[in-house]
Amino acid sequence: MNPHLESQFPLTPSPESPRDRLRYNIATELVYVDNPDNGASPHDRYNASSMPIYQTATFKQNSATQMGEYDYTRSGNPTRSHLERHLAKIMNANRALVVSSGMAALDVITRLLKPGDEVVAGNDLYGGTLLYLSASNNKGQTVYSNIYTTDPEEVRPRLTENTAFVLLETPTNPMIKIADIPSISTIVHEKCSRAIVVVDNTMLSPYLQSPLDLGADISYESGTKYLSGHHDLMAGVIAVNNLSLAERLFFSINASGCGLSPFDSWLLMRGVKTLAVRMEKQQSNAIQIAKFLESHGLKTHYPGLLSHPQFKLHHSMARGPGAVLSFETGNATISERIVEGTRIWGISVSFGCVNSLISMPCKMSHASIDPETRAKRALPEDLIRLCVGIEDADDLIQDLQTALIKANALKISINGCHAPYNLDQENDAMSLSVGVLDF
Ligand SMILES: Cc1ncc(COP(=O)(O)O)c(C=O)c1O
Ligand SMILES: N[C@@H](CCSC[C@H](N)C(=O)O)C(=O)O
Repeated sequence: MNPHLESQFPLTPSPESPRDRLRYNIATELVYVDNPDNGASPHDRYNASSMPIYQTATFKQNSATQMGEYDYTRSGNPTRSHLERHLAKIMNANRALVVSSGMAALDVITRLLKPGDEVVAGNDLYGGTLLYLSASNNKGQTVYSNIYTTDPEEVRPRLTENTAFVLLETPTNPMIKIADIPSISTIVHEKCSRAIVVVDNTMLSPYLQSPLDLGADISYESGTKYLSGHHDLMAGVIAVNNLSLAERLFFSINASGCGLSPFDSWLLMRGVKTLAVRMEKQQSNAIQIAKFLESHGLKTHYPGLLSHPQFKLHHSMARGPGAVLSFETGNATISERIVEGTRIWGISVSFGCVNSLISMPCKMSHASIDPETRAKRALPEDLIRLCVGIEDADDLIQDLQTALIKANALKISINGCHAPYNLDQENDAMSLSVGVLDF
């Protein structure tokens, strides 16, 4: 590790770039890359419109004593710096750092913790995050991961002078519950001056939600999902405004070597440019699908439906409901049949891809949470998660409807088709008005 680089590593965004100039709307900023005079690609002598992949581990120096901006790719690489500047702009942060996966981002963040520290975490976090945090209990830290972060007043009593982190996801994966970032951040910052509010923004991406603007200290996400959008790379992004915090995070990245590789940085940069169009289409499809499921009597979790208990709160923070939803069938075997009965929907973990995906969280992405804990947290074993892609919405609905009928999750009657557990109220269900807002 080169000790000079820690302070010489360029800040993101670089001083003369986005903060000082007119800001466009995010869809424009996603594709707009500053010209070379403006700090975006100062080392590309040919003014390439796409930042080249600096596929090199080392950088030659002109002097034995004065190091240049880059010496070794673990410490810094122009392709990665270019992406980091762009993401800092998109995430409205003073600095963004990119690492090899979303879990690597969490790992880097938790390296800020020391023995005796306490972590307050939501009870419906991604299964891998909960599993990772449970290991912190063995490092002399105490993790409270059973907190209902849907209610800020549930967080307050857990805060002590030892609280170092409050970790939130909103919407949560997979129950689509909402945490009030501004209220929780205010409570945390008032009660514990050294505590940091960390938000996992993977489910919405910076296109739909900006946690730093809502009071969080660290916003991180899995770049494997919406930011890249094609399921062809793994990445994680951490964004902060506090530059000394950024230096501490960068120290761990440089020391452990988890910075994103030049090729994956290039791929992620390419993916980010289409985030707005992908998300708009995925979200518009998701709204239609949620409406279809709810109107057929299936219990559907999605913040684009007026029936979502925290609809208002969600829309006070986010610019749309996103494209991940989940629904219950009342029977895990029926759910299995539905998942296996679709054709267009791929059976796969993850989300944010241009292709639509279907999964059973308890058997797949959240299988690392033991069944007893799942039951305690009311994570339904029959839950189906849909991660909606950019295909034609009618095709997606048709495919899903066929699978639902074949699996007996919908029964056909003279009034149409409905979930059997709602057949008793079939007539009521027929007159049920499904509330969905236009976005
Ligand atoms: C909400 C959430 N956060 C973080 C992660 C971890 O990201 P990655 O798979 O890129 O390590 C995932 C999924 O894996 C996730 O769903
Ligand atoms: N086997 C993996 C599961 C990855 S789940 C990916 C994504 N977060 C999702 O929610 O689908 C693991 O053990 O982490």
